[in-house]
Amino acid sequence: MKFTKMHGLGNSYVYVNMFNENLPEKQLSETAVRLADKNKGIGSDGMILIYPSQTAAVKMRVFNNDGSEAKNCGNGLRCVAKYSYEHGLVTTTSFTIETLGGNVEATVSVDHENCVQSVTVNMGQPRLLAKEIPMKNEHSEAMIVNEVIPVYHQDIRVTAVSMGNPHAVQFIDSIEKAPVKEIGPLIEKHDRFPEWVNVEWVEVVSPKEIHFRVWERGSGITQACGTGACAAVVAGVLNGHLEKESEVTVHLLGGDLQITWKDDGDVWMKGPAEYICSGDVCL
Ligand SMILES: N[C@H](CCC[C@H](N)C(=O)O)C(=O)O
Repeated sequence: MKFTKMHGLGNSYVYVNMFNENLPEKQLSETAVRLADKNKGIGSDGMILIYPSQTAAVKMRVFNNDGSEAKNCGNGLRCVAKYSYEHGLVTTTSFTIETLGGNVEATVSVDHENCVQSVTVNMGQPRLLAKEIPMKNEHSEAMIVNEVIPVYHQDIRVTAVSMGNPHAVQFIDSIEKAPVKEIGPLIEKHDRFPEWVNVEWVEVVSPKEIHFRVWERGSGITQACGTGACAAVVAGVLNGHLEKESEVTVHLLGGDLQITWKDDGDVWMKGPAEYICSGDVCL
């Protein structure tokens, strides 16, 4: 099977062009685990499949390195946009990508050699009601902003945001002190989150700049999380640290994203997408 490995700020996936390949549905989860394994496979944070779509130019499906399927992936969207444009799956620089979390609009920026250097994605509206995250709550129509949840012997304050996939965002004084590997897995599988959750820590530098770390649902610590960065900016506005319409620089381990939550409700993400390698893999 032919594959292409790409990354967005170090958040790497093995991409399979399902216009040309045919992985059986029942083998997708185990294939993701196998391809993501750094010893027995190619090594990545997961697997992303690019399909034809009935409602958009292309369709993206995302599998974490534990084989679970995610409904969205911001870094993946930018790489899918780059791949689709450079491999002729689309013929325009702006096009729609279907995800299980909803359709989004991507625009690629190309250089003089028609290579994609960066991608801007309208990620759509964040979902903020407890039932939309999903998160168990006494009032399912309530928003979860800076709410205490008991984790081990600590009271952790989280703001819950869905970008098609669920995120629990915390604010911390120093990002260097974020207990990502200690607390991340405890919140990821917390019983308040019936579909589990991506876990983020944010240090606010200014109304236009934050530091960010993530423990991803189904993948653990990654270098970057695009949907998580969007969720972090939304949570920052909800908690009064950031403002709508302001382009926020999000410093992730793997590099920076520019995120804006606009007055019309849509969240915009701009950042790089890069090839690593391509080839054939034996399954
Ligand atoms: N790394 C991805 C997020 C994958 C989300 C996945 N971990 C889940 O929601 O289960 C991103 O750039 O948005």
